[in-house]
Amino acid sequence: MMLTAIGLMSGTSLDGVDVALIETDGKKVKAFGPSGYRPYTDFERRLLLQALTEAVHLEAREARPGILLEAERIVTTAHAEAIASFKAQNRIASEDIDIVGFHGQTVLHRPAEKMTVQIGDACALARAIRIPVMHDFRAADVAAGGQGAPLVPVYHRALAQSLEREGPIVVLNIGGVANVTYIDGDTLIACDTGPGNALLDDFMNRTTGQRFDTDGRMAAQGTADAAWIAEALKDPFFALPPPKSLDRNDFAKRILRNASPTDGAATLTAFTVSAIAQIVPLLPQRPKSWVVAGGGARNHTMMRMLREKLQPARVESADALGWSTDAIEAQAFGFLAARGLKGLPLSYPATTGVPIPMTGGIVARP
Ligand SMILES: Nc1ncnc2c1ncn2[C@@H]1O[C@H](COP(=O)(O)OP(=O)(O)OP(=O)(O)O)[C@@H](O)[C@H]1O
Ligand SMILES: CC(=O)N[C@H]1[C@@H]2OC[C@@H](O2)[C@@H](O)[C@@H]1O[C@H](C)C(=O)O
Repeated sequence: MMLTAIGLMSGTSLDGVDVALIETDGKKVKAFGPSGYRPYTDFERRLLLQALTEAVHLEAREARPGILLEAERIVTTAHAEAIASFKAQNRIASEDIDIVGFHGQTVLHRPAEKMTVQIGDACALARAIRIPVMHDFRAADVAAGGQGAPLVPVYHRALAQSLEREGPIVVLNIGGVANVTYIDGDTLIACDTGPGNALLDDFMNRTTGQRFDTDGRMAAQGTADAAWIAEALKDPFFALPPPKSLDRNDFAKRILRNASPTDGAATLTAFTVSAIAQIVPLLPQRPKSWVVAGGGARNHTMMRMLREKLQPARVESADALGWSTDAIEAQAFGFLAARGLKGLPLSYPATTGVPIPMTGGIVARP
């Protein structure tokens, strides 16, 4: 049975809430619907960043001490607003939607300690929007011993089914953290690769007050510090085979000091790209085609560096293939909600390290 699902994603970049509608049976995508975006205000973003810092001390995943309670309220309200304006703009009624896939905001991710925490009150959201809301997508996987991330690979696989590109294909998502899905026939392998835009965003914010390096213009004018990158790549994470996952702030301690904005941006952009390239020798075969999604696909310098580093493979942005660079993760959580409703696996041993294929998600009803 086909379902009409709305997916909601608030990613590690903390930039805002992505919304997307998708029609799917959880296996194939019948149609993409419209997409939308509700940015966080500067106040909300600062509060969420603070919540991430405080979440480091969390001992129970349900606990919301200190600022985490306020952060959760902000996340829930922002998502309710995102849905309300999305419905109004696209003339969609609550009754038209079978399920909403609500990822929430990750504030802590430590799968080795069986801890992954996404804040956002699904029951309050379901009541506000009058639609059933699936949430807590990562919990079952982590409880069973998996990484709990990345979860988008099953969606990447569905999209790649109709893609006419030479395999193996890798779908690369560059959000706050970067992650890859390797697809070759029936083989599906996935993992996080290292930093995406988060280190670069934090650096830009600190040195220029800008939220990110728009189109990669700053990095284009600078020179990357090869010695700093070589040192950073010694982190044992990069030699680990997939599956593996990261917390947004796992690399935050790698602070670039005394670098000009241009050289610093060039260095951190090149670090993200080099970290992505480290995955190639850990895959069964060299990928022939790369599809790049997430905000990083809008960074021209990052895309240029990726093409140089991954040649002779073909490197294209998701937009160029008719997929959506910006909405792909929100679509994925709509798709995952449909899979969760049908009891289909969200993750596999080779995507998150879970011992057996694992479904997930919990439904909150209005
Ligand atoms: N025009 C642009 N030029 C350069 N970078 C951009 C541009 N637009 C967005 N970005 C980068 O993309 C980031 C947002 O990416 P995205 O929306 O994929 O993140 P996310 O949803 O938080 O991701 P994830 O959950 O995968 O970590 C911004 O913080 C910024 O670094
Ligand atoms: C714990 C968590 O929220 N992880 C995110 C994060 O952002 C990118 C990368 O790290 C990925 O592993 C994951 O998000 C995507 C949507 C996923 O689960 O596939």
